[in-house]
Amino acid sequence: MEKLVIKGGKRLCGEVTIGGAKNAAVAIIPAAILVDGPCTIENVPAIKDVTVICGILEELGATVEFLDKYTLRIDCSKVDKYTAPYEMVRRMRASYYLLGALLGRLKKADVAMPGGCNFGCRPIDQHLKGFRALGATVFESSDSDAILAETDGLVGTNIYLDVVSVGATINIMLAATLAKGVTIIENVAKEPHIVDVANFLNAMGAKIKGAGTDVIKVYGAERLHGGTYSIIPDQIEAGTFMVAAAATNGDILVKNVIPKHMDSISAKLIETGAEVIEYDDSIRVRGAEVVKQVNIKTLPYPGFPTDMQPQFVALLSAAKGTSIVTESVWESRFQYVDELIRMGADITINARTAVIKGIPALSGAIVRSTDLRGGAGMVIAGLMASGVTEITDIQYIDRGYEKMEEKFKALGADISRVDE
Ligand SMILES: CC(=O)N[C@H]1[C@@H](OP(=O)(O)OP(=O)(O)OC[C@H]2O[C@@H](n3ccc(=O)[nH]c3=O)[C@H](O)[C@@H]2O)O[C@H](CO)[C@@H](O)[C@@H]1O
Ligand SMILES: C=C(OP(=O)(O)O)C(=O)O
Repeated sequence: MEKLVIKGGKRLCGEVTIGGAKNAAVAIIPAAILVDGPCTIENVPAIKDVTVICGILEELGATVEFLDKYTLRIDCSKVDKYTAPYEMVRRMRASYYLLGALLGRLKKADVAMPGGCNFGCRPIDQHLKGFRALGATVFESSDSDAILAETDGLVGTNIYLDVVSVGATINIMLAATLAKGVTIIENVAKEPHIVDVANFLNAMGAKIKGAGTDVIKVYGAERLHGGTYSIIPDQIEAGTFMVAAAATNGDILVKNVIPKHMDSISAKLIETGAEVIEYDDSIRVRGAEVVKQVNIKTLPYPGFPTDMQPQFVALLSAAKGTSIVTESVWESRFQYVDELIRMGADITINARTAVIKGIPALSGAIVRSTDLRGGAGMVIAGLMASGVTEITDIQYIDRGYEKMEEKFKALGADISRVDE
C-alpha cells in the first residue's frame, strides 16, 4: 500500500496542466459500445477509473488500445457479451452506464450494482425508471446486487426525472440513442460532462439536442459510425489546484480549462480574498495572505459542485471567521471531516451542514482518504499544515487524479508517494 507524505507550509507557484474530465471519460468510454466501428477518443485522463472501465469493455469483447498515453482507440463492433464482470463493476460508480449502453446495443444487460465513493445511499431508481419507460423489462436481484434489463426493442417516449441526476440523464440518453422514435427527457442534469457525452454521440452520428438545458431530446438513430472526439478538461481537477493556490498563498496558472465551467468555484475563491484571472483556456489564482470565511451550498450545475466540497472545507478550516458549508446533493459526504479534526480543525457536523470555525493553522498528522475528493481535501490540508502529514488509502485519490503528487511537486510542494 502506498501513502502520500507532505511537509506543509510551502507556497505553491507555477503552472499546472489539467487532464481530461473523469466524469466525461467514464461515460464516453462505455458509450462507445453503441458505436458500430472504431472511435478514437483524445484527452482521456490517465486515472484508475479509466483503466477499470476499459478492462470491462475488453471483457465484453471490445478492442481497446492506447495510441498514446491520452488517446484511446475503441472498437466495439465485436461486443457480444451483455454480462459485465461483477468484481470490476463494483470498483467504480460509472459502471452503471454499461446498463444503458448494452441495452441500446444488445437489447440486454446484466450488470452488478455499481461501486464508487460511499456517500450513504446512492440509488439508481431514476435510471431504471427511464429504461422501463423506453420499453425494457428490468429485474433487480432479490439482494439488490445486480440488475438484469432486456427488451425486444426500445421505443422513444417522454421521461420526467424526479430528481436531477447526472447518471440517470446520461444513462437514459445512452439507451435512447438507438431507440425507435423520439425520447424527451425532462428535468435533466446540466453538468459539462453531460454536454460532452451528447457531443461525443452526435459526432458518431446520434441526434441529441438540448444537452446543457433542462430538456434533452434524443431522435433515435439507426446506427452510429466511428470517428474522433476529444474530451473536455476536468472541472474538479482544475478546481482542486485553484483551491491549492488559495490555501498556500500561492500563485498558480491552471492550464487547459474551460473558464466558464469554473464560474461557481472562481466566485467562491474570490469571496475568500483570492485573485482569479481568466484567460481563454487557463485561469490564474493568486491566494490571499488571509483567507476569509465563506458560506457554500452544493447544488447541481451551474451551482457549486459537491465534488469540490471537501477541498473547500479544508481551505476554510484555517480561514478567518466561521464558515457554513451545506451539502445538498449527497446525504452523507462529510466522512473525511474526522480526519481534518485530527489535524486540529474545529468543525461540527449537523446532518448536512458543517460549521467550520477557522483556526490559525492546521498541524500535520497521520490521516486517511475516506473517498476520492475527501482524499483531495486531505492533500490540500497537508499542503497548508505545519509539520508532516501522512495520507493513507490513496487508492481513492488515484481513481480520479493522475499522479497528483507529481503535479504538486512541480508547483513547489514537498510531497512524495512512499510504500507503507
Ligand atoms: C461518475 C459520476 O459522474 N459521478 C458523479 C455523479 O454521480 P451520480 O450520477 O451517482 O450522481 P447523481 O447526479 O445521480 O445523484 C444526485 C442526487 O440524486 C439522487 N439520485 C440519483 C439517481 C437516482 O436514480 N435516484 C436518486 O435519488 C442521489 O442520491 C443524489 O442525491 O454526479 C454526482 C453529483 O454531481 C457527483 O458527485 C459524482 O462525481
Ligand atoms: C464522487 C465521485 O465519483 P464517483 O461518482 O465515481 O464515486 C467524484 O468524482 O467525486
